[in-house]
Amino acid sequence: MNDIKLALLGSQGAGKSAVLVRFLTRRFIGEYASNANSLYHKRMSIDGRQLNLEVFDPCSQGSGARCIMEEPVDWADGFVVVYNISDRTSFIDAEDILRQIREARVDNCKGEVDVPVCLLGNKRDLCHARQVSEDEGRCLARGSRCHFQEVSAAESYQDIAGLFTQLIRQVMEHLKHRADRRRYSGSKSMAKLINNVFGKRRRSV
Ligand SMILES: Nc1nc2c(ncn2[C@@H]2O[C@H](COP(=O)(O)OP(=O)(O)OP(=O)(O)O)[C@@H](O)[C@H]2O)c(=O)[nH]1
Repeated sequence: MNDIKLALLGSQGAGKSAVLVRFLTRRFIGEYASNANSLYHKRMSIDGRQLNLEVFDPCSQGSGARCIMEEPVDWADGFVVVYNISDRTSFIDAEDILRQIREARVDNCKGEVDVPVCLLGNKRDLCHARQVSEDEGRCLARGSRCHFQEVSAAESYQDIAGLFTQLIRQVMEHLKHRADRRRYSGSKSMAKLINNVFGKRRRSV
């Protein structure tokens, strides 16, 4: 059974809880308590593989960018960074969060920067009040080497389900790649150890 941990990050009111609840329950619920961190669990199956999904939805009272500083970024295997297309400040926060994820990963994981991330422009139904163009979102995602999609938690389940599924697949690949790398470097160091021991023995005979 795979354990997959995701974190949703973004500024206050961007729609993180709405996006997550849409994914987990297929429903859109208008208002959520936003004064506490929440950890959601779900058992699911993707491509025939069973997995335990944990999703962290931190409370973002004040600036969303501040939230990520306060939470352990190295806890999550993947991130969904949410902004509101009708609020430019939330887009600027998202940019800052993407930068912080990169920097934290470099600091904590010895240069590992390729953690799976999805940038989400939420509230696409509010395009009459749009402040951030789709191109700007795409461009930011390209520069941050992450997937990008505009969605509406209020209107659609399919897009949100699709992007979570894609992110989870990416995370599973990433974890497998990391485990393979560890095993490889583990077997390399084991080979080195054996070599040292037998090498020494040979020399001593
Ligand atoms: N029109 C529209 N409103 C949305 C959408 N998604 C969320 N909202 C509304 O935006 C407000 C904030 O949504 P939340 O999901 O609580 O946002 P959040 O990012 O979790 O906010 P915090 O918990 O305060 O950090 C709520 O009133 C939601 O009903 C959407 O796709 N379209």
